Amino acid sequence: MNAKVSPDMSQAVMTQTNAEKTQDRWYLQPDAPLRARVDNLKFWYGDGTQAIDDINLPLVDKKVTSLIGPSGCGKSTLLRCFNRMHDLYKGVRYSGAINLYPENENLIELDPSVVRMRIGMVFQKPNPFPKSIYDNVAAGLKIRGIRNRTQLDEIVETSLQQAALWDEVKDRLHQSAFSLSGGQQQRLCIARALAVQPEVLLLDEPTSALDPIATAKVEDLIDQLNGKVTILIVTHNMQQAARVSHYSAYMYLGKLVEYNDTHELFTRPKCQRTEDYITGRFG
Ligand SMILES: Nc1ncnc2c1ncn2[C@@H]1O[C@H](COP(=O)(O)OP(=O)(O)OP(=O)(O)O)[C@@H](O)[C@H]1O
Repeated sequence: MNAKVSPDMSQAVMTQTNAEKTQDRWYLQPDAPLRARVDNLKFWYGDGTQAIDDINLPLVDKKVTSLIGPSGCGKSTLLRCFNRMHDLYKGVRYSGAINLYPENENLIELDPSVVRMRIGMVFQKPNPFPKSIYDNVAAGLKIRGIRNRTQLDEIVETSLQQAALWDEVKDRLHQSAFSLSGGQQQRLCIARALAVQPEVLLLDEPTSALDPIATAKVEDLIDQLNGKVTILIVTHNMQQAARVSHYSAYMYLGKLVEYNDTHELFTRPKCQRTEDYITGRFG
């Protein structure tokens, strides 16, 4: 496995002083600025199913954190707590906090529609709007009241460049987004999310519907966002987690078992259950 180690990852190397072992769980306390921190989060669906059980998780500012674990362990549920997606359904309950820094605001206590303006999300399947490429990227900006054409043009171009799509679409910005390939549509959805400068960008298995070439392009793009955007990604693909993320969290049955920098987690897991999962003995 070819884990990428960024230069400043050395800050996060685990020591007895910045790591905490609780029963059979192990958390790194990163020695780096945080953008968000999940504190003792619990979550119940409307039918009473508890899908998240007392999770603590830091999100280091402008770094990529991946959530891994077997099917049904709660990865997508945790991700969707960040943008209060669950609140679209009746009867859901949260306890604990997802604190956003530097404002130190608890996302669980804010108006969900405000949270969704601040936290961006990209889904498994590309879901462009039935609009032009340009209008897809500009949509969120217009909702936020930006009407100045020059400003819109600049942000659309920058966002498409950040999403590594500009060169492929600059001559056809006013064509339908559906004229793009699946992989291009997914990068367009990432550009759309980036245009409004999300405080955290959530990626829910963003390459699961893509072929290997399109997947590689999206992974390159995530890599290029390193140092620019705070990203939380759910992936079933451990090689992908190792390639794109700086920090990884292994979940099992709604709990967070181990959080560490990705290289450490994949090469020297601290918990037996993590080791069993990453070596394929389980899951
Ligand atoms: N709408 C829902 N209502 C009730 N329970 C749900 C709902 N959605 C998910 N669950 C349950 O919550 C738990 C966590 O599901 P979740 O989809 O978050 O897991 P996951 O790790 O993302 O799984 P996968 O890798 O298969 O996508 C599971 O037990 C699942 O059955």
